[in-house]
Order: sequence, then C-alpha cells, then structure tokens
Amino acid sequence: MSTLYDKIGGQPTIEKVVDAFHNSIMADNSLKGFFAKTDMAKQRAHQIAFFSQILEGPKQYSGRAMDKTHSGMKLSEQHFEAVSKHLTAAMTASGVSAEDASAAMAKVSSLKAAILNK
Ligand code: HEM
Repeated sequence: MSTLYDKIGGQPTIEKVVDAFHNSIMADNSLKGFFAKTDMAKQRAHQIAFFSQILEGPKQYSGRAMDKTHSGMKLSEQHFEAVSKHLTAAMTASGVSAEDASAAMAKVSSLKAAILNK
C-alpha cells in the first residue's frame, strides 16, 4: 500500500506545502513574531524533512525533538490551532485532497502535547 507521502505527490508537493505554509504564517500578525529570529531557509529544510518523515516518506528529520524545539515559547491551544489552520490551507492550496489533508493533520495533532509542552 502506498504511504500518505506518495499519495499526496511526494517531495514536490511537500515543498509546495511548506512554502505556502511559511508564507501564510509570516503574513499572520499573531504568529510571525515567533519566527523573528529564525533562519527561515534552515526552517524550510527541517520542515520538509519533518513532514516527509511523519507522512512515511524517505526523508529523515534530524532536527530537535518537538518538546525541546517549542519549549519556552509559551504556546497555547490557540497558537496550535492557528498554525494547524495554515497548514491545512497550505495542503489544500497545493492540491492535497481533503481526505489526505485530514489524515496528515491527524498525525500532526498527535504531536500537540509535545509541541505545547503539556
Ligand atoms: C502545528 C504543529 C507544529 C509542527 C508540526 C511544528 C514543527 C516544527 C519543526 C519541525 C521545527 C524545526 C525544529 C528544528 O529546526 O530543529 C519547528 C520550529 C519552530 N516552531 Fe514549530 N511546529 C508546530 C507548531 C508551532 C507553533 C504553534 C508555533 C508558534 C506559534 C511554532 C513555532 C516554531 C518556531 C518559532 C520554530 C523555530 C525555532 C528556532 O528558530 O530555533 N511551531 N517547528
């Protein structure tokens, strides 16, 4: 059976999704401040590897764990929801079907407690 990574179109789709995701986060005044000191080129590469990995693709993420990465940011449920919304919209805009986007978001949601350090 093909993985979610293959189903959505593999690496080229993930790159499109991450670019759309970052553009919309950086256009959102409630979120962009979090990334003021972030090297967005590095972030892009990490996100591509990370999403490829959680969708069972070949690229292996070698960045920090989700709890460590987001600790000290004082993130709330609202931040998580806002970022999730941007990610869902980025997938739709990149041609991912509603069904596949929802399966991908289920994987992202399973990381919520770690990301929020709860
Ligand atoms: C919705 C699910 C989320 C996922 C899957 C996710 C994933 C990631 C990943 C993979 C990294 C890269 C870590 C590294 O480079 O080692 C990262 C970094 C980061 N995330 Fe998230 N994240 C999520 C939610 C959030 C939220 C809600 C915020 C804040 C509103 C946030 C803010 C950041 C920031 C600021 C960085 C960069 C840290 C730095 O510059 O070192 N993330 N995230």
